[in-house]
Amino acid sequence: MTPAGHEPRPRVVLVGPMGAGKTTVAALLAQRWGATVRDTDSDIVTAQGREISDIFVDDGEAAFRALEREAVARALAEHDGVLSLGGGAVLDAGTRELLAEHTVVFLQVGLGDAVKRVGLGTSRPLLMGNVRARVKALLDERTPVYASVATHTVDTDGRTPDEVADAIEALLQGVDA
Ligand SMILES: Nc1ncnc2c1ncn2[C@@H]1O[C@H](COP(=O)(O)OP(=O)(O)OP(=O)(O)O)[C@@H](O)[C@H]1O
Ligand SMILES: O=C(O)C1=C[C@@H](O)[C@@H](O)[C@H](O)C1
Ligand SMILES: [Mg+2]
Repeated sequence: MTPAGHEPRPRVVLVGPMGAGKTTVAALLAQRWGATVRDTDSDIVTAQGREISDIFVDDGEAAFRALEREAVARALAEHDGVLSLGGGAVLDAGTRELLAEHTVVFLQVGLGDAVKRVGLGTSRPLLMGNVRARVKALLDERTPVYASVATHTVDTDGRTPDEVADAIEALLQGVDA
């Protein structure tokens, strides 16, 4: 519940690369806390009535990023539960500014675990081609960006989603989120 007189704000926002487990861990935390969960990728898919891979193919990445910018701003303004962002949401400078007011946990994942988790599916358009090389390039480019918006960082390598959720709870103890 949002306290009377306060704007809604997510208790925690999860950022990090594809395969870090943002969507999975957000759902677990929300369940533990009796809170609602929201995911900006899902918001976009629902609003558009098509998959992210189709938006990339039909309209291009720039169009997806514009939808994502709006989806993140709306979720940050409306949602008072747990919020997970798409892996590339932090590339937008305006989004990074909005995140500065929030509790943001960066879920870190190394190359090996990320590749294992994302597999070879076609639902992540930026990983088409050589998955391992694409994941490595994205991790190299974006790790500093995730770190720059994070108030907390959790390493997910070799941890189950439940263990990651435990680590987040331990980190946030005492944080008025
Ligand atoms: N800690 C973990 N250990 C093992 N597998 C995991 C872990 N976290 C998530 N997974 C699995 O990895 C896959 C990707 O997880 P998830 O979709 O939550 O990642 P994400 O960070 O939301 O990625 P995206 O940026 O593409 O939305 C899923 O199949 C999920 O079950
Ligand atoms: O890291 C990225 O750029 C992406 C991550 C996914 O969550 C989706 O938002 C989309 O596949 C792009
Ligand atoms: Mg996700």
